[in-house]
Amino acid sequence: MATPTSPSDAQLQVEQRAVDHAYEVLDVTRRRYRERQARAHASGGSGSHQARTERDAISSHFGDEAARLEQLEERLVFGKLTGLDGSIRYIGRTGLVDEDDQRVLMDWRAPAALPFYQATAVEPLGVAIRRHIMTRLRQVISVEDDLLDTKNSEASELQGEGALMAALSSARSSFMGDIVATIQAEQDRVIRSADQGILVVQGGPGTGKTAVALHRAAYLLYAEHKRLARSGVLIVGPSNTFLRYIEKVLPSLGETGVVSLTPQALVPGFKASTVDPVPVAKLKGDLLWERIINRAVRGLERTPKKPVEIRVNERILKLMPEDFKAAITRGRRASSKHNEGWQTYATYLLDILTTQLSEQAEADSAEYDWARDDLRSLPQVRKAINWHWLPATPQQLLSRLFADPERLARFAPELSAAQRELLVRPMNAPWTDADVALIDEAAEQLGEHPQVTRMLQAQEAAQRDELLSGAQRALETGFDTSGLVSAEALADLLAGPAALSSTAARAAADRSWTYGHVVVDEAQELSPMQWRALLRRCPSRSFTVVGDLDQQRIDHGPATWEQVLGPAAHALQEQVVLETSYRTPATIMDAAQRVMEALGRTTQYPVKAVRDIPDALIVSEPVSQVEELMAAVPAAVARALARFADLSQSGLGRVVVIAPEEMISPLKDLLGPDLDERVWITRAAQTKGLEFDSTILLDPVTIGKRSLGDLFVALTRSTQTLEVLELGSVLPGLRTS
Ligand SMILES: Nc1ncnc2c1ncn2[C@@H]1O[C@H](COP(=O)(O)OP(=O)(O)OP(=O)(O)O)[C@@H](O)[C@H]1O
Repeated sequence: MATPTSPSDAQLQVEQRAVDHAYEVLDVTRRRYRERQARAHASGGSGSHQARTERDAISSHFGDEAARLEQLEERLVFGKLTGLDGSIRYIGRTGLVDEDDQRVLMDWRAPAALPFYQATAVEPLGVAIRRHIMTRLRQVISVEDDLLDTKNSEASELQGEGALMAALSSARSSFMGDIVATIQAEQDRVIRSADQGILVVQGGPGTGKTAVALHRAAYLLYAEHKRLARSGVLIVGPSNTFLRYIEKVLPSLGETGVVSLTPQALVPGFKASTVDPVPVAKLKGDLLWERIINRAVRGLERTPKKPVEIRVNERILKLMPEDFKAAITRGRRASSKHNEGWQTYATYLLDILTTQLSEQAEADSAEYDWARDDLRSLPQVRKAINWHWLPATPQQLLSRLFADPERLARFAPELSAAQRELLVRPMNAPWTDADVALIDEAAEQLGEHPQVTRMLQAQEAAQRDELLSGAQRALETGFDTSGLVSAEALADLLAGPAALSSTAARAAADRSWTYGHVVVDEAQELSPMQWRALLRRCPSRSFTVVGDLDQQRIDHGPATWEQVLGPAAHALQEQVVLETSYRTPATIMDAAQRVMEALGRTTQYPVKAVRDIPDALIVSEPVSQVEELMAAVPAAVARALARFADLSQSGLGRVVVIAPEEMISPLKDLLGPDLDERVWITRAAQTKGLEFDSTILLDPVTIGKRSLGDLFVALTRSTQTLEVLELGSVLPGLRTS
């Protein structure tokens, strides 16, 4: 493809001047935005409300732009294209123009920067020389050229090979870095691909899926700024550790309007505190729950078998079963969401009671409204009406369902008795990760109404105090069928999400927010019910879904992406496979794939590592006792840390000790509280999506017996070395002979 050359010192000086100029313009532009922000802010505190709102909007726009540019410091300029016509373009993290309106830097996402990533000697796209410029702080330290106007069969397949290799072999910190300077052509095509429907990016470990997904989010925020600035982008990742690991990538690319969540945090304000056993979690992920929850919700709307009598002073008022039936029909017609239909239902019955009372009292029409108000305030009236259209929160609905085998049998007839038994739990049992998608479904089907919300909050407070009579009272409160939202409810609404400032903050606090684009990482782990919850958050179906079927936690899980996507499969537009591993040295990558094959799960999507470190894999004879295994760990940790001895000041270099669950605590005790902060001791599943310079893997046979996917993850986390410490038996396929 391209021919790398070694430019001279004179060329370094040329680039230093260009880089200096770009930083000067950056400094001036930042300053200018801050000055404009201050001026806008100071421009009169009076005027109409609208004028003040406009002034605030302008001031915050300048502030946001300044903040964006202030994040861009490292490697501002990283590329240069010399055209076949002699033209010159510098490529960097942002676009910059100087005071004379001359373009100084081209944003890497602009169409004109595309050849930097995609030009080849066969298809030079008008480019004669592509130059990678390496900088430290504001200093140019080296440059590397690909000559594209020559045909050379010896040339490298990689672009900016030197810069790429330097990036891949550098010691890791606890944060993922951006790859904007060394994106490869196959990755760039994914990053810039059209934003239509669901794009699935499948790739083995370390093929850059996370990096590509994040750069695609940054690209879309640039290319579709207008749309996405309003609606925002959601990133869904497997764990909070993972979200922390990736949190600096988008800001380093100048983008901040993004919400990142685990699937367990999708419902604002709802927190799961434990996990279900795998069979229960699997069961709760089934799409059947849409119907089960629907039956449970409709079960809250009950037509009585007999007339309901209500004593009001000396009089008896009567609601007939057919009155309830008609009220329920009207409520359902008013809204498909239970809590939202309540008001129509309640108003209908209240009207019937008011008519009866007026007739019995022979009241005239002027007194009708008084009678209605009186009735509305009576606890016995409220109770009779609410009891047959019971408002509920998602939590109440589900905890009652799981605590009552008879209810479960009624609403979930498609589940076997054994399956239902798995689900039954006490009323106050802690919520689990797998409950989150069910809560979301229930919230969707129940809907919200301000009056109902107030009533339910009172009820919950009473239940918290364990006041049974209080709960009864709560059922009788908050009954306002006037159709007006009270001043109190309005204040609550305004103090809520609407009062939050940025798009991202508003989106994160609002369960019904719809995003312009959703990125899902480690997507192979999501259940159909979780997909359903995600689809609701992006009606335009604009998704980037990245994952690896071979890394699935559950053995015998879905075999295709259509199966993984479940209810989202209809929106699948394109599948791309990435085949080059940028993380793991070939010696380790090949061993990991051999192990999977030997254990009967040949990887569906084999990968080739882009580089190798010959002594990357360290394997000794297995030991027979756990004590012996543990005793070997401190030396292995010391060996791994020794590789970064000269980096100890910088905090760089990461070591992970991965072990079966039951060994984690003893290992932490053994290695002590003063363990180097660059060493992490954890389970395989926790390392999903992460990477380390060195991995020390204990008892892989046990890990593999519990989950082959987890074992594959554990084997492929390292950028430098993997030391395997076996207990009892050898891991099949690990050794070459
Ligand atoms: N073009 C590139 N230039 C520099 N580094 C790259 C490039 N592509 C990928 N990398 C690096 O390779 C490593 C692996 O990337 P990433 O974590 O995105 O892979 P992944 O496919 O998501 O892996 P896994 O499935 O194991 O989680 C990261 O350190 C990433 O920065």
